[in-house]
Amino acid sequence: MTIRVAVAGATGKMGQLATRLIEAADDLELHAGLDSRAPLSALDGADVVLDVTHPAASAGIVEHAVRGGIPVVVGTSGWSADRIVGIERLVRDTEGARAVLFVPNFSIGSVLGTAFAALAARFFDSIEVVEAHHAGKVDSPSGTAVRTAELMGEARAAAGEPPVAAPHVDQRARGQLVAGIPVHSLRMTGLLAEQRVLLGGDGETLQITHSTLSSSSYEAGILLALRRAPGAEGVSVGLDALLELGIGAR
Ligand SMILES: NC(=O)C1=CN([C@@H]2O[C@H](COP(=O)(O)OP(=O)(O)OC[C@H]3O[C@@H](n4cnc5c(N)ncnc54)[C@H](OP(=O)(O)O)[C@@H]3O)[C@@H](O)[C@H]2O)C=CC1
Ligand SMILES: O=C(O)C1=N[C@H](C(=O)O)C[C@H](O)C1
Repeated sequence: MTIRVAVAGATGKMGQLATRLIEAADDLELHAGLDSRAPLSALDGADVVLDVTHPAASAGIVEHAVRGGIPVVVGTSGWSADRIVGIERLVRDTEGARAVLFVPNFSIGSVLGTAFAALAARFFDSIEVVEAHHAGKVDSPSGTAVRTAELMGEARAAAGEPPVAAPHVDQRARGQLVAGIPVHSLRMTGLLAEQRVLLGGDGETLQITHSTLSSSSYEAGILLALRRAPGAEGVSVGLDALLELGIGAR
């Protein structure tokens, strides 16, 4: 059976990549490609919506898809755990609502880096996240960094460990605290995306680094999410839920 995909953000970098993948796949078909001027009604009739737009637009697209009973894969960044709770409530309260898959990062290496960081978090009292992206990225911290910090915070709490010790007087030079973990964002010409998680313990440090060298790293994850979303249920966060890593599933 062919899956008809509506791509919100089709004129952007991610949207163009997804459109190429959809057009090349035998089991996927482009139902509609939306830019910033297209009406949301153009999503209607699709089997799945892919949202790769802008943090300010994403909520409206997700809510439209949920109310219209269309599964949605959300690649747009800017979705913290507390905002996702609102979508969980909407899905619960909407008859006919279908799955919402939030995917902070479609790259398998990044998903693994985040999982390794969550695994390590309870063993180190000192943790910092440094993420660096291309100069055109509008949001910070990155969605991946937010998700990584949230999972590390959750892992520490589940293990009965106290929040990370990040003493400071003036936080501005110490990064933004996410789940108590300082996150530092760099925006630079010449880069695509990189995330480094630095963990410090007694007489040792551990660094978990993921580098995105090409947007081709997103391809397998985009295809996996689009193929799984129509059969999925409820709200999930992260490709880790689909890869069955046994960590971070909601
Ligand atoms: N999950 C992941 O693995 C990845 C996620 N991302 C995230 O995906 C999102 C898109 O990234 P990228 O493709 O690089 O961005 P681009 O700026 O290249 O493209 C943005 C797209 O969104 C559309 N858009 C912008 N504003 C609105 C609006 N208000 N309403 C509807 N559509 C809008 C643009 O349309 P128009 O042409 O009309 O302006 C364009 O099609 C970002 O949030 C980014 O962080 C990026 C890479 C990987
Ligand atoms: O804007 C980007 O480029 C990216 N955004 C996502 C994020 O905010 O984490 C994923 C990836 O890092 C690229």
